Amino acid sequence: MLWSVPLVAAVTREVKSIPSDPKESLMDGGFVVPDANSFGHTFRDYNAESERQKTVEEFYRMNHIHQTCDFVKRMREQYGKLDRVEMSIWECIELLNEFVDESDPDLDEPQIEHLLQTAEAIRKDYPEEDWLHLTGLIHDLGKVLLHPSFGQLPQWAVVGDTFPVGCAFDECNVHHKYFEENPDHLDPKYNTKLGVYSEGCGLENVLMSWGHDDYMYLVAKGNKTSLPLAGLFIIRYHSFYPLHKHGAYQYLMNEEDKENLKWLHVFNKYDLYSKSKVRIDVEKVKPYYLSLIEKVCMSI
Ligand SMILES: O[C@H]1[C@H](O)[C@@H](O)[C@H](O)[C@@H](O)[C@H]1O
Ligand SMILES: [Fe+2]
Ligand SMILES: [Fe+2]
Repeated sequence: MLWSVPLVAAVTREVKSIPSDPKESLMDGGFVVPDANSFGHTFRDYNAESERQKTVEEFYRMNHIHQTCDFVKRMREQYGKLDRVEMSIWECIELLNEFVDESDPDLDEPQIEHLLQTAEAIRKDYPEEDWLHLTGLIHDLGKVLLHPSFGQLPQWAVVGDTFPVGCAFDECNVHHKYFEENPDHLDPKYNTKLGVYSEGCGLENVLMSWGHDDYMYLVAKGNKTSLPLAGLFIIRYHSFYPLHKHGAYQYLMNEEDKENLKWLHVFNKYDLYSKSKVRIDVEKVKPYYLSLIEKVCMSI
């Protein structure tokens, strides 16, 4: 194996607010969704010719070939042990400074910018929902898997959109054609609409392609986080664009998933559209986030 068994130990204690339904309208109209990303293209345009296009496409080629049911099971088992490194949340955030996400057509800034841009945009519109600010701050922290301390996994095993394995790959997945080379694609156990699952089984029972979402979820859960369930759901499925953007795979959801999806839709707006070249003054906002981490988290 290329990587060693990592671990992170995390997280949280009391979180005050238990979310109900997201509010429908925001006081000042809220966050304005920009028309174009930093490169002048619409967001998530995977075919637009840009300096990032080739890197991103090659990323998805590797991702789609290698993310199989067996691979995911192996990763969940290894990384679920949480038995290697112990680090504070802020240390992890700083660790991400050196990485640029190869799957992302909209951002080539270091990840720390993205985490703070997301959290700050949420905080402005939802000042009371501190659990959601924290969720914004940590949602991509699982990308520490790229770092040697956490096993230095290749990008295709850490970032990018996620999708269920163990059933047919839906066509709305980005660069879908590369699944043709995925061994599961030819396996009759796995290549039907339901595959190994049953209608309405709940996402909890579905194996998702391995990456930073599921890893961070395992970390938070393994550390008995007190983040509300909606926060955990956001962390775990924020890259599942086929579902939350395109409505694919809905037949795998149960009632609880449908409730949680409402908050994921809110979150996604900030996660995606806050990506910009406008830098956050890290030192200025750091005290707020440190106090939040102190209040709701211990260490990752
Ligand atoms: O390129 C992006 C990036 O890796 C994000 O962190 C992930 O959540 C998205 O789903 C993906 O498309
Ligand atoms: Fe992400
Ligand atoms: Fe993100």
